[in-house]
Amino acid sequence: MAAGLQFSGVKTLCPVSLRGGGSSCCLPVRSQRLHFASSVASVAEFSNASARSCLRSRVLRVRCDGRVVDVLEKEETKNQSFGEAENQLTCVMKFGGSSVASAERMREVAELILSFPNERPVIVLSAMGKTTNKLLLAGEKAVSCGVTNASSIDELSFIKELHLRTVKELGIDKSTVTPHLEELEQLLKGIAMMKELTLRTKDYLVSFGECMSTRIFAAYLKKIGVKARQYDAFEIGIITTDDFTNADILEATYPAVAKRLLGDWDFDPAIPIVTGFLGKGWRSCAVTTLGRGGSDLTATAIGKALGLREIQVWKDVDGVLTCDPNIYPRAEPVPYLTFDEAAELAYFGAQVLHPQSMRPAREGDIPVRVKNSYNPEAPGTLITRARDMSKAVLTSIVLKRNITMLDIVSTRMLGQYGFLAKVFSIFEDLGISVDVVATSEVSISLTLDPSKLWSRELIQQASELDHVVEELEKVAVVNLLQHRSIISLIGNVQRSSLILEKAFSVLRTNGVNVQMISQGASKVNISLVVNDNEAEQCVRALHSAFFE
Ligand SMILES: Nc1ncnc2c1ncn2[C@@H]1O[C@H](COP(=O)(O)OP(=O)(O)O)[C@@H](O)[C@H]1O
Ligand SMILES: N[C@@H](CC(=O)OP(=O)(O)O)C(=O)O
Repeated sequence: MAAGLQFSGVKTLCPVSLRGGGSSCCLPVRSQRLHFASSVASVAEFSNASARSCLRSRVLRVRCDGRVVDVLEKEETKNQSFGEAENQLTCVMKFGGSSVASAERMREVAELILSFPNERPVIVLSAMGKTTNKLLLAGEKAVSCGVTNASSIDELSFIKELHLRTVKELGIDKSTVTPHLEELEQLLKGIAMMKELTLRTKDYLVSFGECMSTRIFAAYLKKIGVKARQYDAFEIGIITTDDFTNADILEATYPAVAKRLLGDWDFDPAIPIVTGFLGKGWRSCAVTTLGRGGSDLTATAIGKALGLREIQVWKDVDGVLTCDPNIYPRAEPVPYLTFDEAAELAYFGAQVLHPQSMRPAREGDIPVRVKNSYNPEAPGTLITRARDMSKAVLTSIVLKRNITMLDIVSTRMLGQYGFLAKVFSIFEDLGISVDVVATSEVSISLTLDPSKLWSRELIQQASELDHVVEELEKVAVVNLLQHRSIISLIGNVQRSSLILEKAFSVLRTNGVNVQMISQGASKVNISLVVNDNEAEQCVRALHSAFFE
């Protein structure tokens, strides 16, 4: 399978790292697994070998003379001379925070990767568990806690404890993360001193999460005998706009990343372990982030850059589901989606994929597979350019909460031209993007993209929203409506009459009035705007009607 697995003869166990009493050492062992197993007190297999016939290597955890030992078991495989054309990198495997939340999870992920003998993957990792949230909270606390208290911020202690415990449990050297933990503490003291947390500093602060998770994982792979090489995305050519906290990947990224990763692989093959979520601003040269959940976008960008066969995003759910399982726990996995469906679904609020992540995959025409790292046997969701839509009606229901809606009415619109242009030029001038639009002869209803508003903190600064209204009132009568939700029905809009008939019957039964409806030209999405406080109930009722 991957780089570093220099398979040698019959089934072997090598190398073996012994861990006990905080110290570690390596012994080369050549032995039949059963023979080895019979000589130890207990064997815990970290694999689901039974379900995968092609399993060629796996991590065994054994107890030997009272000590816990992680062992990589390998079998002979032909053509393992990396660097040959047929041994080029094959796919991207991205693991989110939930997949690498602990030492135990990292072991399982390592084994999962090794269970695909025909893949030579690029691994993209997010920060461990909820580290990003904790880093942001720590930063906010640092602003007001005073320099002397910065070292004892609870979230900093939590992050230190999690990462130090993880390296200890994996039996790797503390120095893998201690320089980063020390620098993180210094940074928090700096924020406390300045009493200020800029967006640029925020991005630098959260980058510690991915920088540490990838270093830990690469060190662990090396420890179990798999050649791996850690990369910080901002060092390998992931070049972005300078929109801190919400940066966009720039075109220059693709050749730069290809040159670096493929060059290193050709020179000395080792599994690349890349930080998700991070980039480098093209003007500032500072660390940027791609927006929350941005590791999905890192994965698809690398897939496109390297022209790989497949991009896999490993989550904690059995794929993209028919709706958010937090709203409706019995949601079912969707087996197939098109890039367009997945993009609409992500854009309209399904947290499972980053809103921009389908773009590079679509441009490179590289299939994306959404899989469950807790349940690898589940087939997951396969996202491709096209799929058989002949039987498709509704694919998924998505909810986007707390959006702002504007009703813009002009009597002068009748038979006039230039009104829409005027309205949209106001949004362009203010740098606000619009989500859903419905028009009639005399009115426009639209919703504003909340992520853009939040990143500019417009919601908090109500005066800026007032400014939008003020500008629009120069050309029309404006009604600003807040606390609304968009329910998006993703599916085959060729069957819109069927979908709408059913949807409106459900909504009528539930006494819900739809305030706006939009069926876009994308042919995959019908959006309905309802009150926030009715939205979840609507989603549940619609789910029952369409999927059960
Ligand atoms: N339609 C949906 N399908 C699947 N998961 C969804 C959907 N909507 C929301 N989710 C949520 O998205 C989560 C997975 O996304 P995310 O937290 O970004 O994963 P990761 O951190 O592993 O990348 C799930 O645990 C689930 O709660
Ligand atoms: N760690 C970042 C990036 C990311 O993609 O995370 P996850 O894959 O866990 O959603 C975040 O929390 O936003």
